[in-house]
Amino acid sequence: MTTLHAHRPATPLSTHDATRIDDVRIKSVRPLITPAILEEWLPAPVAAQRLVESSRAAISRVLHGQDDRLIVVVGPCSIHDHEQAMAYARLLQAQAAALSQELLVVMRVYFEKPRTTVGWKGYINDPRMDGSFAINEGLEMARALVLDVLALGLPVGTEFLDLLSPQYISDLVSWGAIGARTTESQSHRQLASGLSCPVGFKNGTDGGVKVASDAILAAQSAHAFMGMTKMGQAAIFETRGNQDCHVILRGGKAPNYSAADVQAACDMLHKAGLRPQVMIDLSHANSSKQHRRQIDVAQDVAAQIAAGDARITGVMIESHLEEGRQDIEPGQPLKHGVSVTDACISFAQTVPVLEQLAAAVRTRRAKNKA
Ligand SMILES: O=C[C@H](O)[C@H](O)COP(=O)(O)O
Ligand SMILES: C=C(OP(=O)(O)O)C(=O)O
Repeated sequence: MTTLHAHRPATPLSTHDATRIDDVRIKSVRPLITPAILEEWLPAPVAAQRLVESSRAAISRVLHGQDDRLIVVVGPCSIHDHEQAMAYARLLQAQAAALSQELLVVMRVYFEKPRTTVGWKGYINDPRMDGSFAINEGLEMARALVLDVLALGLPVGTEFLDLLSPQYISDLVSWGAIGARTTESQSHRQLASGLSCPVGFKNGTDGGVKVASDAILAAQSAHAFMGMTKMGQAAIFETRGNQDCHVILRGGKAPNYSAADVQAACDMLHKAGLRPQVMIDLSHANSSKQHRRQIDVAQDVAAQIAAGDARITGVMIESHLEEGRQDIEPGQPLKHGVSVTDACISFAQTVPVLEQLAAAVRTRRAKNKA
């Protein structure tokens, strides 16, 4: 009998492959904490668990036409500072409570940034914003922030970009997005099929909605794929499929928030046998990346809602404490409350947008009841 031992080389293999054919372009391999360790350090209190469960269920009810509120995913383009994110969350919580009859507010708490080419990839990947890639620190800071936001009573939404990072925070997330650059990725569709929360798929960066409609079809099916358990072991995950997925219109070569665009997207979804419904991203290519244009887009979308369009089930807004954006310059201090990725509207500019959307929901409700 040939034993495994018989194949063992006389000199055990080190992490550096003497054959020089493996890891040729790997500079270093550093240890990563396991999701289980992080959850032991930062467990979800019962109140947080209840909030996550109830807000996921509420979002699902909106998507299935059992709640006529509007889902509003609103917050910074990216998180880069705990205290500033909490200052924003406290302001948002007050608005969310005041408008809760009309709006189901979810704070946009984005830790992972997909880049067109290169750039800062977010709070998890490089929390110190200096190229030190302190990912263990980033994971801990991300989980700690979500727990603090949940403690205010505000549910959290995030983009799932890395395929392992969900194991560290997804138990605390009420709504997830798959971005325009990854909606067509099989791995991300499989991930969405196993996520516990509702998931929005952005249309492609060129504006194509078909990739997002295909993504919903893929994500609602069961899949088997390779992943990592909470204990950090390789495993085969078999999913049940996610019935709470939807499209997010974010524009492409041209904006796609108009009534005609909503009609076209809903026709496509209907033909594919999917619920004809959309979330509209007021930002990105819908605002031509000019943050103040989000206010005009909101006005147009509010008019569509007020006209009775129940297929608009959600909107996304990029908003921070202060308006605009800033570059990360090594050694230079950052301005307080200003986005370090895409430009955002300020919180003061966001409040009337939320009020306008809430008024539109009231009008839609009255119209559709009559
Ligand atoms: O939302 C943020 C950005 O639009 C996205 O991450 C792409 O950014 P980039 O084109 O600046 O790389
Ligand atoms: C990256 C984002 O959007 P998109 O995928 O639409 O570019 C985002 O919402 O942060």
